Amino acid sequence: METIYTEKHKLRDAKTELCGGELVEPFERPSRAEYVLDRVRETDLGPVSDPDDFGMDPILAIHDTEFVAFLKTAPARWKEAGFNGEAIPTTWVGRRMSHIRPNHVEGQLGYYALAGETSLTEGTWEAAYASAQVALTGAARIRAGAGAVFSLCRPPGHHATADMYGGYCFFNNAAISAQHFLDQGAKRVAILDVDFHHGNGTQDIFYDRSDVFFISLHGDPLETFPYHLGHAEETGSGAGTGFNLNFPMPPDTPFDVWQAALHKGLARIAEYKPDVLIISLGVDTFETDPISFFKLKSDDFLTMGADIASAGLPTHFIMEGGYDVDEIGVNAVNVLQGFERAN
Ligand SMILES: NCCCCCC(=O)NO
Ligand SMILES: [Zn+2]
Repeated sequence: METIYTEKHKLRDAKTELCGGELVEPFERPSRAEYVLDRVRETDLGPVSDPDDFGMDPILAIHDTEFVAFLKTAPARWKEAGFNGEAIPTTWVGRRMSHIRPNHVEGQLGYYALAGETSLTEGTWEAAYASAQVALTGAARIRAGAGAVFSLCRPPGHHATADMYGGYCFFNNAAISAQHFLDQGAKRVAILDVDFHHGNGTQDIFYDRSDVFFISLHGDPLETFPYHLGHAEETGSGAGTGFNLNFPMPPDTPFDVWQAALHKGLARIAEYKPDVLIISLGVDTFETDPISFFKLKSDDFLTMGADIASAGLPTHFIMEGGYDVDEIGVNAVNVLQGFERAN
């Protein structure tokens, strides 16, 4: 399987994350992608290629122009405003408050952020742009006939909506890939999100549409991030009713319970008959992930890959989360190897 990767992910190198009332070293750090790349090479998974550049249009097909411009200018504006630390929001649009966008960068941070752990820094926008190009290049490989491809995206994307960032996400790589497939002639795209956290951004982007079927297996939002979306009763709206499927699961969920949900999701995907399957591949379902609470073991990721292969679809793997950095490489590549061996 070919991997698409760029060194430009290193431009996202925040020094602080707000966690537990402290500024800590970010869990979403450059070494994550390097460990996965090392494992890709160790296992001879396949060639590693630089991304092509598809420009801004595919990003703007998903994200609002003003939001994209905000992400680009916010770090410099934050410094100009006299703040010393990294740009982190401190205010939000609370209940029954105005949705008029403030002028001041501090107000705009809360207007566009869905969470406060993710700082904005110089280089973030460029890294997010490059990550989207990694996803688009993977989509192009599938369109050109590849049965599967791995877009080693960093920063991740599945929490980003058309106009909000957070959860370490800025541009929604999976949504950008899905829209690109549709713009290039696909009729139906399924996105299966196996990251521990609910892909609230991906859900929100396609919620009222039937040409993208979004399925997510994740920690119950009653108990974990993103908290405010991802419940089982969220099944889509309007034309999208029935094309959104959430499987929230409790703390300490073991693989056999998780896998039963996966099989239900794959059965619905089979009924939907998509032209392509996109996998939002987070491996923070791992038993020792520092910010999650499922109990998957490394070998379970081999089985996960084999189960995904059973769908028999062109498959675009897009890297999302996973923070047990020592094991992220084995776990992510186990999914890809399990997929390959089953094909
Ligand atoms: N307390 C912030 C948790 C952010 C989760 C990011 C992630 O892994 N999403 O998939
Ligand atoms: Zn996650």
